[in-house]
Amino acid sequence: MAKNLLRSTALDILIRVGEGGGFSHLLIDHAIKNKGLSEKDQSLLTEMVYGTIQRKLTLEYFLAGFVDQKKKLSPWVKWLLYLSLYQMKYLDKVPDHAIIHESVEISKKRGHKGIASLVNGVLRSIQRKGFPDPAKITDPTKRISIETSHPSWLIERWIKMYGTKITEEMCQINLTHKPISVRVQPMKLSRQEAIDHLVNNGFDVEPSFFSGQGIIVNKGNILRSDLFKNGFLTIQDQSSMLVTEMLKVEKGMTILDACSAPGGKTTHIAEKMSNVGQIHAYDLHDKKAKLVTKKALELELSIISSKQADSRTLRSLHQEETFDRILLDAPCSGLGVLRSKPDIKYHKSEQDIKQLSLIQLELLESVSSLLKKDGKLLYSTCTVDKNENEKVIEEFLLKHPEYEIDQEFYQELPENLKDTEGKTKWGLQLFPHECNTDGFFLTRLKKNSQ
Ligand SMILES: C[S@@+](CC[C@H](N)C(=O)[O-])C[C@H]1O[C@@H](n2cnc3c(N)ncnc32)[C@H](O)[C@@H]1O
Repeated sequence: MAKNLLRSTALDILIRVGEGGGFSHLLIDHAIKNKGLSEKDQSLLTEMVYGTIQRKLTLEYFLAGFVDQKKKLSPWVKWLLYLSLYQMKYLDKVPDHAIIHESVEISKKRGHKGIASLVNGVLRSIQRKGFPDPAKITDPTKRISIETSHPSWLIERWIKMYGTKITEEMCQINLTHKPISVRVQPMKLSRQEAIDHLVNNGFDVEPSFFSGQGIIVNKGNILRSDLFKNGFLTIQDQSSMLVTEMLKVEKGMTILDACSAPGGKTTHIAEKMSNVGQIHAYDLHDKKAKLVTKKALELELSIISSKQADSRTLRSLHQEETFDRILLDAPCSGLGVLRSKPDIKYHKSEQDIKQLSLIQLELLESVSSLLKKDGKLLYSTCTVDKNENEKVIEEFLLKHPEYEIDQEFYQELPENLKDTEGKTKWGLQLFPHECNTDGFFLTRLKKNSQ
């Protein structure tokens, strides 16, 4: 695809994400499927869109000194300038003069000569005078916010909860690419067989210490490997794999997966049970519950029954003390997955976190009576926030003396995670920078027999 068409496509996606609340990963997937892009163009489009969204606050800061603040720029002009500045500052694939030329051409087509001349003037003057340096900002919250493009309310909140060092490290890693990891289908081949096969086919891979089924892909497009195409591998972050590992399921058990879609962990549970036993999977949305069924069929895992339900009402569907294990992988603010879903950081608010923590507690309350005595309940979220994690558990335990933190959880963690900074008496907060994974919280509760 011609480069200016590719930039126009990137701009369309950015405008929809920025102004209409669309999701970048879905819009990129849609463009890739519909425009028949080459592999090179796919990666450039993804880089331009993700990079511009990831760095939006920094780009706004760069621009602020070069446009008259009283002038209101149309959203598309603003996004075009962000996109152009992102390429000039962070990508070295195209020289600045070519970026400026293409941006001017795009503005002529979308607007008129006046806008083209404004775009030209702003970009040339930044090129001449250089980019402002956010490292010079003296207020630490504002500096981290602008340097790493995270909203200042979030920086303040994280500094209060985890301190400046962790906050800064987390924000920095959120600007980088996360290595892809995959889970091997153990009923089809062993992890070593998969590694050997991939290495023989030119991939650079290594075993994950989070799960005996996990492989980290350092180099190579895994989507093109025959193992992936034939359903031997499932793409999944290592921290998600750890959640299922820590549920400690066994063959023949009866399991509840209360928030299951799209089914990454449900299918992992079924694999760990060698497809022997019963898994009742639920999701609030019917469409999503069907995704779990589809995934189970693809992986030939017959013990999964997936249905739509609000898991806050499961007591009307199941008798008390039915399940050996319960997984509550709760809906959350998603602040641990900002690398793959950068839009989240601009859309979420403290009010959302408050509401989500109430739902999380309601979900825990509702499923708690369904666990057998001596059973185990694993609570997890893909977020980094004490109110959705430690505080939810603390509050739940205050009201439920029949439950306690399962101390064996800590002993059973992989060696490398036993002394991490996020370990507390309420569970384990995995920060994304610690092991280059998603940020996740997980803890295991056990129900006492009396
Ligand atoms: C973090 S995602 C689960 C991811 C899933 N466990 C996996 O590994 O693929 C949370 C899910 O909870 C679902 N959900 C939200 N509220 C719910 C409720 N009240 N009852 C059941 N599911 C709910 C959402 O639709 C979403 O699919």
